Amino acid sequence: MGGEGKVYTLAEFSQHNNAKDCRLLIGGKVYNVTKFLEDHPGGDEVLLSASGKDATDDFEDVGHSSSARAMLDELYVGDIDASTIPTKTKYTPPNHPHYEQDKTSEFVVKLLQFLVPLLILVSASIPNHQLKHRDHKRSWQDSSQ
Ligand code: HEM
Repeated sequence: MGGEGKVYTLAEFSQHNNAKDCRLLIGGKVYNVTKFLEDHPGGDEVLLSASGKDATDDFEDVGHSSSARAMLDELYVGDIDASTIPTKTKYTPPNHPHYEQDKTSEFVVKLLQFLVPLLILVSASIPNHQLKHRDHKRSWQDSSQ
């Protein structure tokens, strides 16, 4: 393979993400898998979808054998310029305004869930109570006559 030892920027590396030119980034190293695509026991699709980004986790998750790891040496074409990789790009937290909004509506729903039954209960029991009271009074007056 030509071009050994080349230092790729992340932007440059991520352009090699198709069947005609497919390179993988595993453990900070760039591998040209274009010719390996059809020979890969796991299929070409997984390699294509793992290209253009950091494929270290994808590669490790499969639990590749040591002979698979040995193949990496032959496919090695260079390294990635670490300064072009933003740290923790994969897990950007959801943006805050959204988060606050969700929390507020959640709170309102909880408040309503608490208040609505309470209001129903109160509005239902007060007139009843007054009625009973009135009935009681009336019946007391009736019997005393
Ligand atoms: C240059 C990088 C890679 C090489 C040299 C490679 C090589 C191999 C080899 C030799 C096998 C046969 C089993 C073994 O020996 O472990 C294999 C299987 C497999 N690989 Fe890769 N692989 C690479 C990257 C990847 C990536 C990035 C993925 C996932 C996105 C992947 C997914 C798989 C899967 C799913 C299998 C299992 C296939 C099966 O058992 O049916 N491989 N790979």
